[in-house]
Amino acid sequence: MTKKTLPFQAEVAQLLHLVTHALYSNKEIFMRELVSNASDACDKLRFEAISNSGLYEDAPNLEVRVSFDKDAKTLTITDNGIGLTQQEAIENLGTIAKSGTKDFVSKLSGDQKADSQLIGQFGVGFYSGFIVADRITVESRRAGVPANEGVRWTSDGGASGGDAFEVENITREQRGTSVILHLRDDALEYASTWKLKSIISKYSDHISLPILMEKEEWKDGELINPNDEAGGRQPGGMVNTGEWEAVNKASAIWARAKKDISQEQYDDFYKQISHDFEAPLAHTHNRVEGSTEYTQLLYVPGKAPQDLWNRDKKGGLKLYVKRVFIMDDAEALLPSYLRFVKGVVDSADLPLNVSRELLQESRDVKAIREGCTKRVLGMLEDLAKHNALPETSADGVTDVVSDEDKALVGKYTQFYAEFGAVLKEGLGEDFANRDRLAKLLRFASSTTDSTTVSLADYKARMKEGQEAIYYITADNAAAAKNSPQLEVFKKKGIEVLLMTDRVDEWALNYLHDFDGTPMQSVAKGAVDLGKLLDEDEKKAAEEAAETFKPLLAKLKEALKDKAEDVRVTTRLVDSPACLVVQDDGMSTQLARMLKQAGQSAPETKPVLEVNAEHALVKKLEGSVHFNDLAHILFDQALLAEGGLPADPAAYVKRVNALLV
Ligand SMILES: Nc1ncnc2c1ncn2[C@@H]1O[C@H](COP(=O)(O)OP(=O)(O)OP(=O)(O)O)[C@@H](O)[C@H]1O
Repeated sequence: MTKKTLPFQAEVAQLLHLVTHALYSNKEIFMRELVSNASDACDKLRFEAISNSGLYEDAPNLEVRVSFDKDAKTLTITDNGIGLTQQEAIENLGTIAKSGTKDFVSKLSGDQKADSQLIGQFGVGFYSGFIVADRITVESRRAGVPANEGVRWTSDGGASGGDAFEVENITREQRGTSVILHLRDDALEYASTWKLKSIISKYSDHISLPILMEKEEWKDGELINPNDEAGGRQPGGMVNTGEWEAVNKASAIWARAKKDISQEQYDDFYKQISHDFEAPLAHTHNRVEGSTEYTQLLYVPGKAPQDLWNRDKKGGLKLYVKRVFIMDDAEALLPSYLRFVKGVVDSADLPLNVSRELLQESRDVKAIREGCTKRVLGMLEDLAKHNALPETSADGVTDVVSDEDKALVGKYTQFYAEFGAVLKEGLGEDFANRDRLAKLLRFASSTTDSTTVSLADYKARMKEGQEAIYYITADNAAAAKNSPQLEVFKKKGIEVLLMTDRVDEWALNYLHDFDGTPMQSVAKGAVDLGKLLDEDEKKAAEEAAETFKPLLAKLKEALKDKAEDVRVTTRLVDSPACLVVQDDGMSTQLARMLKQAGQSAPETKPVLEVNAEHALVKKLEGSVHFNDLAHILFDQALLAEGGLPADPAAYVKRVNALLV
């Protein structure tokens, strides 16, 4: 068959541009990506061969070979894995299959610095070869197909302006794939055994296949003058012995003993599986024995990926069964609210041919899922515990803190800023761990701007006689902080938690109390400050309710289409009115969010509460503009909490009529 020239998918062309321009400072990752692809290809072969052992042909030992040719300026990575057909080469090496990466590339900002940081989250895979190569040739033959059905794929990565690659048919006896990098002049340092060995051991020690390189040994130069041993010799050099040796440890990191693994090795492994350039915040590594046996190595990343909010996003755990790779993104291994966790689970019990469907039903998987969840929560609790340095006690004693613990200071704050909102989903999703999760939550409050207040902190600061944990939900921190509903709480010096994550409303439906103290929205139900109000205030409120009865009845009549009820309140100090919902009602905030998201929300009418002390309310009685004022009062209360009057034009007209 003749050569075909085919265009790259548009996103690939963009990605290639980024790879060659933005990843320059991190050149050596190309090796990690290509060795990882080679290892994946071997894993795939091993997996397919479970049901078709003929695929091994006459080469059952899976391996990766790395070689270079200094004169030809090439570096070649060869595997004897599954290989590619011509069609697969066209599809897999000309497009971006992963939707996350594709979306990401189409959103590139053009700011190379920002883009290169982002790209770490996705991994550039095969295309990273173009960081060091100005041309890549891939030669491959799929396992099980005849030798004359091999393929050669070649491209200069769009350097010639074509954004295209060529494919042609070749004969290749050997099963698997060779990726031949034609090194750029400024990347010739990679044509060195020493350099390659050091990169391979940095990134690929855990790859369970042997990565082989040709053994070199020192050879003295030829004697030019046999009488002059010292000066009459040509310079010596390293020469290939023709023997291949493994240059990686070839043992899965998670299968090794903790004491044999350095922090750096743990971090490197994380970077490899997550494509993150930064080290993780924490990891946990355990062998679990008992009725279900497995090893877990789990990491909490330091930064949230762009698609964190996509609840369909697959989990970040790789599943292995007895060191054989089974699948990426095994979502059954952790609940969805922990989808940010990366790592590996290696089970000793699951069958090798386990499918995603089977995973959902397996009892072993259920046990693994519970075990992993507990471990992750434990890791987070540990970060939370060490987030701040211990305070000096009144008698001047401060606990001595180890360097290890010092390194953890501030990490939970970092974690929470990135993943706190996802963690809250757990309140509704994971009933068994709700109490542990509640302890991990952090909020801003009316007295603390940063999102650092735990429910336990809040409880410890509660006023004498305070019977509930008060909170307010709003679209943003400013709206929450300035809400009229907080007025009486401010006056009384009672702290109120400010909840501004979209998920808060929903999540709090599942958290009725913390440690025996009820959670109470300040915008729900009649405000009952109970013992916090003094007798005079209570009496004044009761009297006001009595004297205002006729006015309330008139207001109720005027606003009968808008308000469920109208009553006098003690919760306001400076504002004339506010809206609240009945105790069991859906908050106006949640109803608004649902509508914005195009979902149906029950049409519940709020209760209008008025401040009997306010001049505007006092003026209502006897005003000739009673009806207009009543509507303005209602619409302003709606505006104050971030809502919009149902008929904004009518509102403006009413206000203007009073202004002129
Ligand atoms: N050595 C190889 N042998 C067989 N197929 C390969 C090889 N290298 C790459 N491929 C194919 O090309 C595809 C694209 O590779 P690429 O590295 O760009 O992405 P990926 O491996 O799917 O994703 P990631 O690198 O993010 O894990 C792979 O999914 C695989 O199908």
